[in-house]
Amino acid sequence: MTDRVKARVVVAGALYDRGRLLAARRSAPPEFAGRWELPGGKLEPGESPEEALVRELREELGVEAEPVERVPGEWPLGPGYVLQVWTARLISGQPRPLEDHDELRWLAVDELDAVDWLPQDRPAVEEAVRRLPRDRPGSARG
Ligand SMILES: Nc1nc2c([nH]c(=O)n2[C@H]2C[C@H](O)[C@@H](COP(=O)(O)OP(=O)(O)OP(=O)(O)O)O2)c(=O)[nH]1
Repeated sequence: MTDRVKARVVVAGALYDRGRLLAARRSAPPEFAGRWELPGGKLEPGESPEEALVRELREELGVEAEPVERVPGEWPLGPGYVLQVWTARLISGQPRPLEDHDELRWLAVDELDAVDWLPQDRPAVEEAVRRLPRDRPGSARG
């Protein structure tokens, strides 16, 4: 195995709050616009995936979040890229679609099919949801 052929990583967050998962609708590029994904983005040089995730969630959503657990697996995207997912806990702020997205939705586990996910995200979302804490809505504050 050689690093020269290693795919570059796109890191995405399964951000949860009170048993719900945050889904984000892409506004660009045209081939992805209108489809839903887990917020995140590409690693910058020298960044760990966790650092990239914290930065992307801050830039895209205006929130502070903490990576909790790597979701096992890796999902191929376009040529040369793979998607890795971390569950992430919201620490502060209310997510807003500041960059790359035009709508956000908090989905309960039984609402996951309500949005049109990017196809490559579906298996990642399924795997991530198994790892979310099963708080009941209203069982935690803040
Ligand atoms: N963020 C994110 N990107 C995904 C997901 N699924 C998926 O196929 N992608 C694709 C879309 C993009 O081609 C690529 C991520 O690029 P991005 O545009 O979000 O990354 P970025 O914020 O670092 O932006 P840039 O440097 O390209 O401007 O991965 C996903 O769940 N989250």
